[in-house]
Amino acid sequence: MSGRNPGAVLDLESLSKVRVNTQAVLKRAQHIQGLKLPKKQWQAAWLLKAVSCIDLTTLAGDDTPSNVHRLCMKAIQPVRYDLLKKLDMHDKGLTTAAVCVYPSRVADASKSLKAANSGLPVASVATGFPAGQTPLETRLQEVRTAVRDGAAEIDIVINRTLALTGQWEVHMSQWESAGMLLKAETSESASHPLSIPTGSDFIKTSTGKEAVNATYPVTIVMARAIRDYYLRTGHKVGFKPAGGIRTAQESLVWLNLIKEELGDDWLCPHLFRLGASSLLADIERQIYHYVTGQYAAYHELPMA
Ligand SMILES: O=C[C@H](O)COP(=O)(O)O
Repeated sequence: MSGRNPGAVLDLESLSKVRVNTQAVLKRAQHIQGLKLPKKQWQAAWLLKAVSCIDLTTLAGDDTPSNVHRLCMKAIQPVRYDLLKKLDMHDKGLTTAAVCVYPSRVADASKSLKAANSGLPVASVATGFPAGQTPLETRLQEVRTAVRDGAAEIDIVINRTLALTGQWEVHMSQWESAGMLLKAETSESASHPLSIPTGSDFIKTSTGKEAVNATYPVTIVMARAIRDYYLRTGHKVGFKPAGGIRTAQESLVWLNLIKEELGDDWLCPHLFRLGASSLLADIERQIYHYVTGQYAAYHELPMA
């Protein structure tokens, strides 16, 4: 890991010259989706890798301390112990990368994790999630509250009004890192390489609350922005696709894409996260199938 992203001087002139060859990007995305995926024990290993990169998420209006508690317990023990034992992975400390909740639920998550003696980070969406249309002071207060309550990571919604009207200097000046891991997200599937020089540690495809969220072509553009930044500055910025990622098969394609575009270094929770609420259920189901040769009944895999 190359450490936190310190940010860089915003060179709008160079950035305005960046062009995207849409057809080439679409072709590349199609190629990656067509690549062979690992099978058998290699697939099981990749799926456990995917588990370790999940930001296990609940972002619902009816979230309560009790469902947040279940989420935390699931994040600490994401795959049934006996299944992991069969894979000789029971003593490797497998957890998801983080739990992700609304700011008002951060205290609940921190309390549950602390009570379970877990150091798993709590990530919180903030800054007027998902629209990002609240005044700056309110947005900053949300970040401070989440940090006070125990959040170690903040998923920030960028100010799309400033982005769409090209007010990048104002946009930059609004970032306040609060000394923690920051993930910049858009409210739609769109690449925002301009969030990288602001000091964001991750860029995120989307909030997960839009009709279209994480897509492979958009990811290729974002991954190349991350790569360019790394080549220019030596700093590795992470990537987080979020929204609508539900199947084990999809998680394998995501890992393949990141491996192809950014290399093995990015295949770790420090640099890659899958923002998902229900993906883990399908992954555990596939692992159950690999271990037992049968598909699990609903009650056999306790879910968050
Ligand atoms: O960032 C996380 C997303 O909001 C989760 O989306 P999902 O419920 O479609 O998995």
